[in-house]
Amino acid sequence: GYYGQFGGAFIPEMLYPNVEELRQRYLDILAEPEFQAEYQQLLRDYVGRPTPLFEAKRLSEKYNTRIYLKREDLCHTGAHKVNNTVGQILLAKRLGKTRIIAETGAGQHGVATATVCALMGMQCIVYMGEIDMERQKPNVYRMRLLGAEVRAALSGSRTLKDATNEAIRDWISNPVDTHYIIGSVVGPHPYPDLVARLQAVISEEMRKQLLEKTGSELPNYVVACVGGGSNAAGAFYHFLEEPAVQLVAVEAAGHGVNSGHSAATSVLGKPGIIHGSRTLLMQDEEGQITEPYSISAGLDYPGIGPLHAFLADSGRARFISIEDEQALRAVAELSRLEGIIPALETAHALAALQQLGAGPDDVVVINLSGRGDKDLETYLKHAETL
Ligand SMILES: CC/C=C(/N=C/c1c(COP(=O)(O)O)cnc(C)c1O)C(=O)O
Repeated sequence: GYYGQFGGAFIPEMLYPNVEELRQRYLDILAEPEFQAEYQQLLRDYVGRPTPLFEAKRLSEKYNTRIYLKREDLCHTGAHKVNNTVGQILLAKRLGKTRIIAETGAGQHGVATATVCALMGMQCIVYMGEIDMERQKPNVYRMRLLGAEVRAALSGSRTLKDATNEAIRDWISNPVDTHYIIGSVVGPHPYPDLVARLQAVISEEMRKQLLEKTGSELPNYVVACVGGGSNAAGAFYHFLEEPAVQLVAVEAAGHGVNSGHSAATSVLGKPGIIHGSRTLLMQDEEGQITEPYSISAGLDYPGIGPLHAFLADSGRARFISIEDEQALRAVAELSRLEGIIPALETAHALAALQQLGAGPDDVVVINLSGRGDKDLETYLKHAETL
């Protein structure tokens, strides 16, 4: 479970039985024909896959290159998170679990978890930082409407990191009947690999769609925002071994990487352990996690998945960081040029177009990870920028 020096499972002894059971069984279960049949059927008929690869003509004109948007915002629940939760709920059923817990920041993973729990008739408890419950309120209402219990994480900075801590604490206390559906490519092995595999359908579809539309399966650039890194892992997965494809990971610079209010982990992070994984994380000289900041809850995380730590360390991916204001301007730009209102997290990937350097013959695919409904209050507050 390693990506170079990163990854592994550095977990407290009390968590070992749960994680070890998962490690021993996940690959076999994912390979079962019955699992794949049910998983593919739900992706098709419930999630609504394949998602479109949409040629954004006016955006392409503005940046004088060829831009395609992979429409994960059109998945059921409004973001890519459901690709992962559908797979993990089927896995949990096969492990005989009856109770599901999850962490959430933007609330999209929480909604995607509550959604599949309703579908499968399983108990659902979602941990969410008190700060995030305020700035992603629509998703709190959605989770409760879907029958989930939303528990406020009041510790630490009361955002995604703290919700993750509370979920881990719950799992340690409820090891036998509970499966923890982690929402990104973070946490102890096998989670980063499991979630990447469940999101890989994104780049599997991209290759086929690109062949139809451009005559080649390979784009010049694939661009995705990175919080923990799951939508990027899915968008990059089937291009990792294709050196001609430039992988561009976009992080949240918040108020600027040197402002003291940032979540650009690949720039500010150092190797360490967070949530059971050895990766890059923002920490002080004693190794205590320093508080991140981003206007977007889903990118407001002091760590990064070990896959992305490896991609940064090895130079396989190019890392760009985008400030709050740049992301907000990108929301307005996509809305007015293509009639699509993106999520704040997704807007960071769109803002990278300004500095990508793509030429008129290049093909750029941007992973449109989610829609902006959950962020409308924030967009209203920043109406002057928009
Ligand atoms: C699992 C915690 C992250 C959440 N969301 C992260 C997120 C992200 C960043 O998460 P990753 O893809 O895992 O890097 C990108 N786009 C949208 C629309 C998101 O909602 C959440 O709780 O919904």
